Amino acid sequence: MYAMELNHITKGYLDGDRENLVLNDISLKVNKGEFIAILGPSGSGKSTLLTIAGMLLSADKGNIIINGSSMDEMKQKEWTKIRREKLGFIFQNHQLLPYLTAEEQLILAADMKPFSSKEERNSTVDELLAELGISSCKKKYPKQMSGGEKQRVAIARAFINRPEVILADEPTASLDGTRGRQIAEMIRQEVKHRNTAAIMVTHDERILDLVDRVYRLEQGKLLLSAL
Ligand SMILES: Nc1ncnc2c1ncn2[C@@H]1O[C@H](COP(=O)(O)OP(=O)(O)OP(=O)(O)O)[C@@H](O)[C@H]1O
Repeated sequence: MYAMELNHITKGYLDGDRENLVLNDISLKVNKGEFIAILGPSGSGKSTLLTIAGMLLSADKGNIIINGSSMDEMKQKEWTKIRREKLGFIFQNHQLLPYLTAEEQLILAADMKPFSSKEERNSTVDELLAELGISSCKKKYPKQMSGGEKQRVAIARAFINRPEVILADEPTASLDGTRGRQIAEMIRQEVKHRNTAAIMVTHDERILDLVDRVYRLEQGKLLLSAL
């Protein structure tokens, strides 16, 4: 069973009186523990595809299956619950809450899909902070952390709710080459360690050796690219 299947996703936007078909019958299957990248020129529809996969926008046609459950049957009302329980998001700019410490950011996300006990939750918070090399940031607020540290907290936060799929929108874009690479390495490490699928939109060609498959989105079509 795939962690996520996108089947025949089609999406257009009205541009004056004509339709701009951004995604034209796109299908993609991602296994558990697989890290894939989607590249493409500006305006090719990468964000649109990720937003649809993240159940933040509906497609005109097509279906999403997450770990065997078809999203076709879900009412839009249930989407928030699915997002909280099955998906994890990493954005270009960490998007941490300024008034919460690293630990509190993780606890807030964890409580959206509760653990069986507080002890288990707290030990998972500590484990993720340690795996990502930011245990020293546990009691720090975002303004006390470096850009790379904030992005690591954002990765920990995305994984804490034990999602089926991680969706990452240009997670390395605001970092220099070395830090950007570290961030991609850490996403890969967690994807493999936790057997989670991840789809990353990126412009950063320097990190493509860290992913399992690369796709290019061009003129509405998703093409598998040689690594
Ligand atoms: N809400 C909207 N209404 C109308 N057109 C839109 C809307 N959102 C996106 N578009 C158009 O759809 C196309 C794809 O946009 P999208 O943001 O998905 O591209 P992208 O590949 O992520 O671009 P970038 O790399 O620059 O972020 C663009 O032509 C854009 O202008």
